Amino acid sequence: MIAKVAIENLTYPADALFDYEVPAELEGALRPGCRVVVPFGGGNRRRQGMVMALAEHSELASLKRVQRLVDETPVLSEELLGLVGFCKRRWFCTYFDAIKAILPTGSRVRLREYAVPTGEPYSGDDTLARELIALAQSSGRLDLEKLRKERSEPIDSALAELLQAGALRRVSDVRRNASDMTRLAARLAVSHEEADAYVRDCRANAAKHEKVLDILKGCESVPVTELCYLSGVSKSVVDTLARRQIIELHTLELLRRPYREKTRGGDREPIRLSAGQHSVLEGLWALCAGGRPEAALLHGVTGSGKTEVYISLIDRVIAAGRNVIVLVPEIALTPQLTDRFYSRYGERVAVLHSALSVGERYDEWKRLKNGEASIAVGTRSAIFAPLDNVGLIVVDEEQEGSYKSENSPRYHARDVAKYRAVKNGALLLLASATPSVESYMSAKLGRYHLFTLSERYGGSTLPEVLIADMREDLAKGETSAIGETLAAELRFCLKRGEQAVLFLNRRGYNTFVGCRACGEVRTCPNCSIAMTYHSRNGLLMCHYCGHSEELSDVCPVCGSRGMRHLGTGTQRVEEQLAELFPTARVCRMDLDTTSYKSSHEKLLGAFRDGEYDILLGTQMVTKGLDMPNVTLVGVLSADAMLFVEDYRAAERTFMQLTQVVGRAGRAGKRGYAVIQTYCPDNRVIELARRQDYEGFFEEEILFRKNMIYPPYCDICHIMFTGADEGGVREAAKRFHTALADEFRRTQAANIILFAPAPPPIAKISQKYRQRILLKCRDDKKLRQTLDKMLCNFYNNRENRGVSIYVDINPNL
Ligand SMILES: Nc1ncnc2c1ncn2[C@@H]1O[C@H](COP(=O)(O)OP(=O)(O)OP(=O)(O)O)[C@@H](O)[C@H]1O
Ligand SMILES: [Zn+2]
Ligand SMILES: [Zn+2]
Repeated sequence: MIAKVAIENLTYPADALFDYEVPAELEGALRPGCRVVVPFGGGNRRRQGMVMALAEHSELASLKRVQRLVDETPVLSEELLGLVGFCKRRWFCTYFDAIKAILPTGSRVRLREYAVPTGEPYSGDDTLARELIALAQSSGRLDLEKLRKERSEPIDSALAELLQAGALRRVSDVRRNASDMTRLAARLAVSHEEADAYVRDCRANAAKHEKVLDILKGCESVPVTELCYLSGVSKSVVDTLARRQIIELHTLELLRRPYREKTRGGDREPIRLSAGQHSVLEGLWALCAGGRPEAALLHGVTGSGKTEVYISLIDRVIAAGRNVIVLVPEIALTPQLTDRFYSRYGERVAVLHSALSVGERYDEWKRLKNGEASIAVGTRSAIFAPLDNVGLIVVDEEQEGSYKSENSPRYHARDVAKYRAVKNGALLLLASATPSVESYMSAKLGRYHLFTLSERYGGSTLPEVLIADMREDLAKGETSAIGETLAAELRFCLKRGEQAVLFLNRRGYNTFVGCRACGEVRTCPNCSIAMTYHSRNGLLMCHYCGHSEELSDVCPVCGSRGMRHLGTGTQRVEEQLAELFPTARVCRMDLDTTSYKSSHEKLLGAFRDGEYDILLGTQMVTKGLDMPNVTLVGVLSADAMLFVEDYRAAERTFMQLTQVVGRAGRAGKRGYAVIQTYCPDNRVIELARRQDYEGFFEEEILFRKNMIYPPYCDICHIMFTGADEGGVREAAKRFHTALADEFRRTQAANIILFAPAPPPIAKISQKYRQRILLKCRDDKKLRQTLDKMLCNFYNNRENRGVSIYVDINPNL
């Protein structure tokens, strides 16, 4: 039997499947999806591998053998193994990059390699070998990884000599990142009658033995510590019973459960779907029940009850015995949703997101894998949930940028969801009030089934939106972040005893520091971006690399004492609010205040419970919030996102405004919104005021078509980074020339190739960056070309010190 094995820590061009012979004693136990330890490379160093497939024969004449099996049962199903290959082909990563994305950190293993003395003497004359054997004999073993790191000279040939001579033997040790938590437990090994007979015949300590057996008669299995406690016997009695095979001891796996707040689900009114919701549900169920792969887009205005519809759909899928994956864009949104899920499905829900501890995440993953849980709810990576027989995959707020991974594999969760829907015969359901232009286009072309909810649930109406022209305030000499119109609406809202949400766009609102005399802006010495001021600690900090420095008012360029912080941060708005409304209770939510694990859950809970009047926050307050008492939404500046160098600037602005405005007036009370802007005549802002998605789409799709942007093409970034600015520039140039030649040679059509240029952030953490932009079709032919070019790049010694990666349809 031959195992086809993917091996960890290989570079992209070296990454392939390698054939290994399966030793007879592992046959049967070793299956695809199991990890193994194999010898690899010249020195036969031990590496971790993943068995991707088994085969009868190999093309190669002599094969190395699998050295050890790590997993008794496969950690990856056949479907997920297929997904590993899919990721590699689609996003130019190695097998192990994909495997690491799919497996939770806690289940990963680390391999340590040792060599131990066998007792055989070494009689050779290699000095290093002599030294090593002496070291091994005195310390019992050699830690090879440590040695390779500490020693300046290479140890491998001396090591090989010692292994050859039989003086040393290799051993490897596999360690798990998170340990399984287990307890020793006992259960009866015989029938109740046999147990009674045993007690009758027992010569010593019969009463004690009887107590233990009585408890076990009543239960399936009891942890030993509890058994001793309940029966008042010592552990030796339990051991005796086990030795006599009256009971048996086994390990009981304990699963850590993530922190759960008390469910607020109880006081919800029972769901009775409206006629519109009901017909959408029936339509979706018809797609789902067929068991064939399908894709649907549910476009429903904010507050139309999309969530309620897909929860009803989940009921049916679960009743039919199939499993479900639900993706949400941000951790901040999961508590609200998981509350709803827990109160409905209890233990059958498992939650997967990055704010869980490694152990918690691993255990939730295991509950999915062993079938205890059948609904996975989580952020992007939850799309890799280890579920079989998936009947439904929901991607909520499908337009969100957070579904795109910024690290290898640079996947989009929507594409992985499509793959899994096809393999499982599942329905992929994309839900949003503001679908991405790409998805809406697909729905219009009939590639997705389109379902629409055009009214809010329960007769609520969409909020009335006012545009506040900030130029008027400016003309009057007002420069406050909260203009007159918004201030007036806030006053009314507070008087009504209702709540308000204020949204501050992070971008453009950073409190960066600049010189009033010469215009110099303080930038990070490692990264080419402006640093931001944090009044908490009085430091200037860089969000990319974490560099911080003291704030000084002396300008390093012109020497004047003109350095000041400019722009408005949440902290400054908070100060203004305190001046305007001294008695209002303001809750601030941004990256500063919500970096702790569950603090945003607590803040949102407190806001919902009425402990605050105003919620002030950045991006994280825009989506999904469903708070009945919120009747006013204020957008402090709508303009910040309009003028970003990104073809999606208009889409982002429209969506963000529509979403945030949609937080107001969701439970019967009239809702209002104020959008502050310096360009009130801008089309996008006007469309957002009318909350006119169709109108927006019609205009945007024309722009995309004329300018050739997605969905009329795919955007491909080829990024080059390295510490040597000139080296990076030269490497990018060489790649560009070679790529242009290759396109010419293969007569590739419909490709627009741009010359290399520094991206907007030209330097991050002391690494210079260059970027080649490509407008193309992300199809098989293009992927083959790029794959070949990447391998050539790595194999060219001139490119040493420069890293390269490809990112398809990146966020920016
Ligand atoms: N059939 C129903 N019965 C009872 N309550 C409902 C029903 N449909 C919706 N609701 C309530 O209406 C509110 C809005 O619904 P939901 O959160 O599902 O909307 P949504 O379309 O997901 O909104 P958004 O896109 O703005 O996040 C919620 O409080 C929800 O509980
Ligand atoms: Zn200056
Ligand atoms: Zn930096």
